[in-house]
Amino acid sequence: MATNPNLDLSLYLVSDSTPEILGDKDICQVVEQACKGGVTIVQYRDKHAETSVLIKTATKLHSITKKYNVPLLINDRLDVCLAVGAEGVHIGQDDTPLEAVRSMLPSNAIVGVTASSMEEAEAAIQGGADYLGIGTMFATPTKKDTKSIIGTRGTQEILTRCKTGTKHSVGCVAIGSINAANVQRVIHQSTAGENRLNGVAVVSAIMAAADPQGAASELLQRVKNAPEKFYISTRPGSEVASDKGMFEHIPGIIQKHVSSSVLSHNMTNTVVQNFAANVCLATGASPIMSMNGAEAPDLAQLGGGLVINMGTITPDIMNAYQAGVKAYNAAGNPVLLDPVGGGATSVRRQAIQTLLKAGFYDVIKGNEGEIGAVMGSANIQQRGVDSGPSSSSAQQKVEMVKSLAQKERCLVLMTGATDYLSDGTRTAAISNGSKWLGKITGSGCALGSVVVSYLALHRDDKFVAAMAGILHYELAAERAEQHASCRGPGSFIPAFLDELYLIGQDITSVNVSKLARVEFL
Ligand SMILES: Cc1ncc(COP(=O)(O)OP(=O)(O)O)c(N)n1
Ligand SMILES: Cc1ncsc1CCOP(=O)(O)O
Repeated sequence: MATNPNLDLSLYLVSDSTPEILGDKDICQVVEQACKGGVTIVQYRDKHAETSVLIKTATKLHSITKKYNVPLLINDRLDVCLAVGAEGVHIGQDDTPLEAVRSMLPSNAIVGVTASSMEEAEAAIQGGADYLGIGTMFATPTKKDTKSIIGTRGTQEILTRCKTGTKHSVGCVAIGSINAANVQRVIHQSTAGENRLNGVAVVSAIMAAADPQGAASELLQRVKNAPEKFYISTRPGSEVASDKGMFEHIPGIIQKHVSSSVLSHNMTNTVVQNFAANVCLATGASPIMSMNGAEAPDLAQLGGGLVINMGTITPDIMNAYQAGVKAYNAAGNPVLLDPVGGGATSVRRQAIQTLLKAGFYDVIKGNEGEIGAVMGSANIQQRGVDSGPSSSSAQQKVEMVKSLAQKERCLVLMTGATDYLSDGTRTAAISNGSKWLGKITGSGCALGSVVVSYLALHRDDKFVAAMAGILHYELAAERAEQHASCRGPGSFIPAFLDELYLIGQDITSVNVSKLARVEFL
């Protein structure tokens, strides 16, 4: 329940009449169309017009919003709000202080405050704000003087620690480069436990749209359906398999995978392409090694999954990767991010940030150094793409995967002699595999290609899907190691490819629960 019971923040239109955004359209017509499309609250924001123009335009806008029972707020300008009798104002940190605004407006006026940090959020809540405009979410050309870009992690932190969001009386919206393509993952990734954003605020996604009514209606639908699309791990309504119980399902999932030809789309490094493609084929998936972002939208429609592997990144490849994740997010198909060498150079650290901003990853997979780099640990210096000797205890690794899974609201897989898999709620240590996997290049990358095709195939529970893929891979490695012909890394590879295929053929006779060395933590 919001402080103001009539406040519906689901879709907040911040109108803007600058020609770069509005084009040659008329602001009043666009706002009317947006109201028809379902916006639930409108703000009039004009940073340049004279007071007389502001009052004239706000009066016209108010006569429109009233028809649709949608509140109109004025950005920054208390005087304009009072002159036109609008429902309230939105103020930033450098505007008239909240206390003064409250004392000058009628008691039922709606007052929103911008907050970029927990301190600002707390002060606004204490000061009696009706809602918070949290941001800036992502950099946007609409507001170049923004103080801080906080992303979904910063927003989640505010929702975790401050009394704002759907669980509290002071609601909040996120603002900054939010559009139909990213709105669902923005809401999903900002969510803190049961506490979510009440909605989102947009400027260009509606004001610059050729069809503002259609744009508003699509955005509203996506806001309302957000939890269904980007479920953290288990699809709503499906049984949550926990602990050992999940091994009952795994042979059936592997059997299904073997005969599926499910697409494993690899935007991967040049070193492992051939090996990863052979691994995919041996497990029953259909690999495509396409680095071309332009064909990602078509490939994303085919029901498979995408691996984004940073092993040999260049500026061109980074563009392709961003196109790839956007296309798969839009199609609702899984994406795995493998931030290879993420802690080795500043270019790679920056690349991780760019890729995290570009979209949602169902799985983030990497060795200890790479997972540390994604978490933003400043003290991680990888030597090349290898993790190097581990400095963390098993318990610290568990904390790392769990905390990153909670922050990014996805699965995290930290690979090593023991793999750690977490969805933020369930965490497992998997000690299967073979020492030879650590002696051949690309074994970690190829595991990513397998995990993503399992996620594409088994949609009910991502954690179980990933576990099935990992066990398929690692039990095959154990069997390969037993081959009389396997005498080292070179002879391990053909034996491993054979076993990836053969274990799939007779999986029903494999006692997975007995062979799995998995500890749930
Ligand atoms: C809903 C919403 N949230 C944040 C802002 C930003 O307001 P402010 O910090 O005052 O910056 P300007 O909009 O004045 O540039 C907003 N307008 N609306
Ligand atoms: C007013 C404002 N405050 C933070 S970002 C922003 C502009 C958002 O515009 P857009 O939705 O076009 O990115």
